[in-house]
Amino acid sequence: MSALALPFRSAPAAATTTLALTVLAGAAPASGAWLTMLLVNELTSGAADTGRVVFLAIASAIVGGLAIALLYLTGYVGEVVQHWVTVTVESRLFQRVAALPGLRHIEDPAFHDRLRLAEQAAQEAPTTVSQFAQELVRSVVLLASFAGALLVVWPPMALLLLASVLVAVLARLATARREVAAEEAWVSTDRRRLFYRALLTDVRAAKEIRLFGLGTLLHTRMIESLTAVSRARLSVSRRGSLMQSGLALLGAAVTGAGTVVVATNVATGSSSVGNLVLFLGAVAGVQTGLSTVVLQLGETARAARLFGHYLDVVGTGDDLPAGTGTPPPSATIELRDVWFRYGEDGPWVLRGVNLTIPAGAAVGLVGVNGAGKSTLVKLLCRFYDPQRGTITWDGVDIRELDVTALRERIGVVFQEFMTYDLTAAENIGIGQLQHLDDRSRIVAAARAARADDTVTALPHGYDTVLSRTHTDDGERSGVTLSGGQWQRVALARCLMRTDAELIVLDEPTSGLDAEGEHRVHSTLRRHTEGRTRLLISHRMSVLRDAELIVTLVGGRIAEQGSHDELMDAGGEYARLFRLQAGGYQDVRVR
Ligand SMILES: Nc1ncnc2c1ncn2[C@@H]1O[C@H](COP(=O)(O)OP(=O)(O)OP(=O)(O)O)[C@@H](O)[C@H]1O
Repeated sequence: MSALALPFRSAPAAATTTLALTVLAGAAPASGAWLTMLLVNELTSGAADTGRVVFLAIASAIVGGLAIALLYLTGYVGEVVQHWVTVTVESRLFQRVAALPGLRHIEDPAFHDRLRLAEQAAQEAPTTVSQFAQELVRSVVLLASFAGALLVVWPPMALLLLASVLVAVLARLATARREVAAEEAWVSTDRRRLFYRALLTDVRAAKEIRLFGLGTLLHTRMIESLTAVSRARLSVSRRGSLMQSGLALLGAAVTGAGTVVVATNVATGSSSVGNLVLFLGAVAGVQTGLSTVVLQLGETARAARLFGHYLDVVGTGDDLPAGTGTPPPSATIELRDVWFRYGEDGPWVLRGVNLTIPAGAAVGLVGVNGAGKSTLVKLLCRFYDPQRGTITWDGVDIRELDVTALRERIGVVFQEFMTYDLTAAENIGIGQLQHLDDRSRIVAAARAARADDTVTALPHGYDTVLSRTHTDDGERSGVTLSGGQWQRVALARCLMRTDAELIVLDEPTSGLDAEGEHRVHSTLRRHTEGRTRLLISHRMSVLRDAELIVTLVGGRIAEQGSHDELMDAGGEYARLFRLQAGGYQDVRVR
C-alpha cells in the first residue's frame, strides 16, 4: 500500500495528472468501438444517411488518434512521476544507511543482503507499482465501458472472461511468490558476483590481480555466480511462462466459443452485424487489457514483496542507543572493566580493560598483532558499545553523550585510513566539513602533517584530483600518491580538527621514511600539545616520550608506566623494545 501511495507522495501533481489521463485513455478504445458499431449498423441498415456515415467515420478516426496521443502523453507524465519516485526512494534508503551511528549493521552480511534486495525493490517497485496503478485504472474504465456491450450482445461471455481472468491472476501471483523466494535465496550469491566484478575493475586490487594471476579465477567465480543466479531466475520464469501459455489457450477457447454463438445469431438474423463487430472489439479489448493487467499484477506482487525489504531497511533501528549529552570540555578518558567481543558467540577481544588517559597527556599503546589496540580505538569513537564495563569522558559515560557531538571532539588517523578519489584539498578538508572551503586552514593542517610540500608539487597543487580513475570538473586527469604521502594527507585530515580534545593516532607514520617520521612526530608534538593523545605504534621509539605507555596483551592491560619504569620492570614492553632495538645494533652505530 505504501508503494502505491509513493507516486502521490513524491509527485502529487504529476501523479494526479497521470491518473486523469489514464481514465481518458481507458475510455477511448470503447468509444471507438461504439462508433464503429454505429457506423456498421448505419451502413447495413439499408437506408444509410451519407452525412451520418461521414460524421461517424470522422469521429471514430478522431477518437482513434486521440487514444494513441493520450497513450504517449500518459507515458511521459508517468515518466515524470517515475523520476520523482526513484529520487525519493533512493534518497530515503541511503539516508538511513548513511545515518547508522554504529558499525554493527554495516558489518552484518544479512544487512547487506537486505540492502541489496531493498535497492532492487527501490529501483523496480515504484515503476512497476505506478504502471500497475495506471494499467488498473485504464482497465477498470475499459472493462466498465465494454462490459455493457458484452452483456447486451451475449451475457455469459462476461462471466466466462471473468473466470479465466481469475485463474490467470492466481497463477501469476503464485509465480510472483516463487520469483521473490528465488531472489531472496540467491541474493548472497548475487552480491558475491558484484564483489568479484568490482574487484576486477578496482585500481587498488589491479597490481595483485596481475602479479598473482588472479584475473581468470575472479572472472570464473563471477561468471559462476552470474550463471547460478540467472539459472534460478530462468527456472522460475520457465514455469511461469508454461502456465501463462496454457491460460492463453484457455482464453482463446473461450473467445472462440463466444464468437461461434454470436456469429450464429447474426447468421440466423437474431443479431446485427454491428453487434458482432462490437462483440469482437469488446472481447479483443477486454482480453488485451486484462492480460496486460494480469502480467503487471504479477510484477507488482513481486515488487511489493521486495518492497518489504526496502521498508525494512528504511525502518532499521539505530545500532547504538542514542545519547543526548554534550561532552565536557576536558577529555580525561577512563575505561573501567571494559569487556568487548564482536559477535555474541565470538571470542572476547578486550577482557576487563582498566585504563585512565589523563586530560592533556600523551599515552602510548603497545601490543602484538591482534592484541585489541584498534578495537579499543573503535570503542572510544563509540562505533560499538562494550558488553560490560564503561568508558567515561571526563566522568560522563560516553553512552549518555550525543554520538555526533562526541565524534566531533575526536581527531583520528585510523590504521586503515581512507584514500578518497577527491582533490588533495578535499582529502584534507573533509576532516572538518565546515571548513572544507577554508584553504588557509587546509594548508596549515597539511604543513602540520608535513604534507604541504608533496601537495604543492602536484600538477594543480591542492586542486589536483588524487585518483587514477576520475578526472576533475575540467576533465584534467588526476595523480596518485605514494603510501607514505597518503599517510601524511590522512594525518593532515585529522589535524583539521584543531579543536578536537582527543587525538588518536593508530600507526600514523608506519609508511614514512625514517627522516620523515622523525620530523612528523616533532611537528605533531607541537600541534597537539595540551590535548589528550592516544598513540599506537609498533615502532617503540615513537612512543618513548609518552607520559604513559600501556601494554595490551590478549585483551588485558599487562603493564603501564613511563618508558623508564617499564624498562626497569623488565616485562613485555622491555622485551619488545629490546627485540626491536637489537635489530639496530651494529658496531658502526654509536
Ligand atoms: N570488525 C571485526 N569483526 C570481527 N572481529 C574483528 C573485527 N575487527 C577486529 N577483529 C578481531 O579482533 C581482534 C583484535 O583486533 P585489533 O584490530 O583490535 O588488533 P590490533 O591490536 O589493532 O592488531 P594490529 O597490531 O595487527 O593492528 C583480532 O583477533 C581481530 O580478528
